[in-house]
Amino acid sequence: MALPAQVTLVEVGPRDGLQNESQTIPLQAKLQLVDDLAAAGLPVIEAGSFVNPKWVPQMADSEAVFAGLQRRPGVRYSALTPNLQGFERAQAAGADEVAVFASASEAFSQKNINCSIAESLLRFEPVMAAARKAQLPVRGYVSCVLGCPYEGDIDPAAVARVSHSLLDMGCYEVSLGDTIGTGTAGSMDRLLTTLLQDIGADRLAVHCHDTYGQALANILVALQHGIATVDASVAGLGGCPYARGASGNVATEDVLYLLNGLGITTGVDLQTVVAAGNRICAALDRDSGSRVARALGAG
Ligand SMILES: CC(C)(COP(=O)([O-])OP(=O)([O-])OC[C@H]1O[C@@H](n2cnc3c(N)ncnc32)[C@H](O)[C@@H]1OP(=O)([O-])[O-])[C@@H](O)C(=O)NCCC(=O)NCCSC(=O)C[C@@](C)(O)CC(=O)[O-]
Repeated sequence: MALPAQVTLVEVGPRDGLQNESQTIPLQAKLQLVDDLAAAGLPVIEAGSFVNPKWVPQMADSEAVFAGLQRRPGVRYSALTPNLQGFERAQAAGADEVAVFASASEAFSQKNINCSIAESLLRFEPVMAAARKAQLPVRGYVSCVLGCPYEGDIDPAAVARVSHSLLDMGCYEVSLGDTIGTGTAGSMDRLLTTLLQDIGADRLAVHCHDTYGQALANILVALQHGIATVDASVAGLGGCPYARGASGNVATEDVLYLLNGLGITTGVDLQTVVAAGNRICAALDRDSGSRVARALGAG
């Protein structure tokens, strides 16, 4: 299949990236990061998460993040909402879009959101109803699509079941999370071959963590299957609080370098994303997880 001419990059660094930091991140650094990313042309930025702050303390100031945003036209600022309480917080904070998150693995569902997969889907029903009423788009995530830290291999049929449930209840898109980055080009190909039998490529996104260095290969396979929405985290920030050892999402800079090389349009400026990544890494006193940013910095 021909590669998509255009790809939407969904920037998850301020949420997926920062939720796992051990140090407290000043509000100002978060606001600067979101603004830097918006200035780079990223069209969707997951700016926070309205979960239980006892479970994920780094996201406890998400209200303040949304209140302090310098909104740029054309950018959608989104947030994670695990339940109606989270949705109400997100709506009050002014999120443009929300995301519910389920798992293809029972064990991960219990660890991450303290309920079974079936219970999580029931919890999302009132979120979907409230979002419909408020006319807010809802994205769905499915975690552990290519492997689970507790259950190991995951059957593509299990991913298909949860993806269908999320789409049927009204999510406009499902983002397929390789939460622990164990996927390979082969397993991504098998998963997408199953899913695309009865889900359109335009309703799927990929969300690849880079623990095993396979994320770019897996994304290329997804592009070859016609998927045109890719999640990424600037400087490769992140991990997962419920998946020990998982490294961050693939770095936005690295995905952009891949897409630029393929002649795929994103509307995002690489140098500006690199600068955004370098600034947040300096604020966190850590090295960038982006190989492209490191290579450009060494030049
Ligand atoms: C899902 C819950 C909330 C259930 O948490 P629970 O403890 O089972 O919920 P509960 O309904 O029994 O409530 C217990 C307490 O939590 C409070 N509470 C309940 N909901 C909220 C809320 N929305 N906001 C604020 N507070 C909340 C509620 O008010 C109560 O407070 P208390 O009475 O004890 O003081 C909890 O398990 C939780 O917050 N988990 C965190 C999950 C999380 O953020 N995980 C990381 C993000 S997912 C991810 O990274 C994967 C992804 C998306 O990137 C894709 C991939 O890579 O795979």
